[in-house]
Amino acid sequence: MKIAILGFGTVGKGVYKIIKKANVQTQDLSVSHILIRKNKARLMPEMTDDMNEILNDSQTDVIVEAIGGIEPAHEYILAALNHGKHVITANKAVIAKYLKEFTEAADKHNVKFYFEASVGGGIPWIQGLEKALRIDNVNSISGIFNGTSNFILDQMSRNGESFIDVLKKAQQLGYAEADPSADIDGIDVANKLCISADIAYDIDIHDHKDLPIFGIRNITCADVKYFQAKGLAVKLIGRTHQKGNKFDYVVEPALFLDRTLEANTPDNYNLISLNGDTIGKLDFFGQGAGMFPTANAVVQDVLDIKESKSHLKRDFNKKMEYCPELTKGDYLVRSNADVSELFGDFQPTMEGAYLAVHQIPVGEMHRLMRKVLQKDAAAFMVSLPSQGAVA
Ligand SMILES: NC(=O)C1=CN([C@@H]2O[C@H](COP(=O)(O)OP(=O)(O)OC[C@H]3O[C@@H](n4cnc5c(N)ncnc54)[C@H](OP(=O)(O)O)[C@@H]3O)[C@@H](O)[C@H]2O)C=CC1
Ligand SMILES: N[C@@H](CC=O)C(=O)O
Repeated sequence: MKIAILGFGTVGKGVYKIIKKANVQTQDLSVSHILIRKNKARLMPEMTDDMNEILNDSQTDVIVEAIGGIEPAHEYILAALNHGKHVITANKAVIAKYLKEFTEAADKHNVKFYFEASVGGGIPWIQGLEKALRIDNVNSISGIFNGTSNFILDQMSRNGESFIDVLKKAQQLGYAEADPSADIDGIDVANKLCISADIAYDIDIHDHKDLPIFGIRNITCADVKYFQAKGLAVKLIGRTHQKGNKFDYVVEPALFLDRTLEANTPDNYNLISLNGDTIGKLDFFGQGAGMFPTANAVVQDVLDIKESKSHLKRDFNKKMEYCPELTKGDYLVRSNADVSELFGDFQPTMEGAYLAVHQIPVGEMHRLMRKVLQKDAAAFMVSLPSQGAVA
């Protein structure tokens, strides 16, 4: 089976190295082309800067898109599917936006569009979710979906290192996105949660710009230390629940008791959980970012295609209502501005340097927090444990 790799960065190189290493399962795989940018030197015989050369090569069966971002990734994926090539990508930004379009194009041309590496890096999460859905209605998904932010929070709490220093390390280790603001502002988690919810509920959320998303940009070492002293660890999480025909969806920093799996998820690891009717709670744990874990998931998809293993069929046509008030929670807010009046309806009390807000609908909390940020751009919020009970 011949594979073309688009983009030769962290993931593209990882895929190339795993294929070159060749074990019993992968020995029939070879790399036919590597697409590089026009201005780059062709350092290897497989390298080309001509996408048409790849599209028109009848020997190339599979295209692995590893350039990232929206365009030209979207254009290249569609062109590949339309040329009858199977496509595999780890690019959650482009999948979150165009999953339905890619799935329809793949169906039309009788080829596969697989994307295991896009959520949870090396964790077989998409496969696990799809397997659960063969029997169950999955009514909630939650967890730690971003390796970079988990690495930052873990190093800050374990070594007291500064946010900026740890972010630089995450970039050097190949965990962070080309623009790391996607990691720290929650956009990367939102993309992964969107893909997961699309599959779980068979819907098409392709625009999350108005959804409640709050990242970890404003967290300080003092915040982390204060939470630690109370036996709590802070994590950036994504959550979605389904109730009847409604679903909610949130990305935010959350506190977990020291003994929980979430609190003990280290380094670049992710922990993603689902709740199904008969299976109950299922947890998926592993490295969520990095060259080899991610490339491993990509090559697993290649092998699924080689072995004609089908994945769950979804058409993403179900209509469900997004309901920001579906869940309520308790939060801590840190701000230099006096913002207690904003939260007057939710029994605000002071806890140390933080304003505690009680039983507030999640959508309302994020709406009010946007107002807090207008008064104090460095303000921070975090949800308290046992958040997310469906109202
Ligand atoms: N790194 C990780 O741990 C994970 C990454 N992913 C996803 O995988 C994708 C790739 O990520 P990653 O490998 O880390 O990113 P990198 O930035 O390391 O690699 C991307 C590569 O693609 C090249 N590139 C960009 N645009 C073009 C283009 N138009 N034509 C040819 N080459 C191009 C870049 O070149 P240049 O350097 O010149 O810009 C770079 O070499 C992203 O979508 C990311 O979200 C998913 C899971 C984990
Ligand atoms: N930047 C992402 C890479 C994997 O998806 C992360 O840190 O999780």
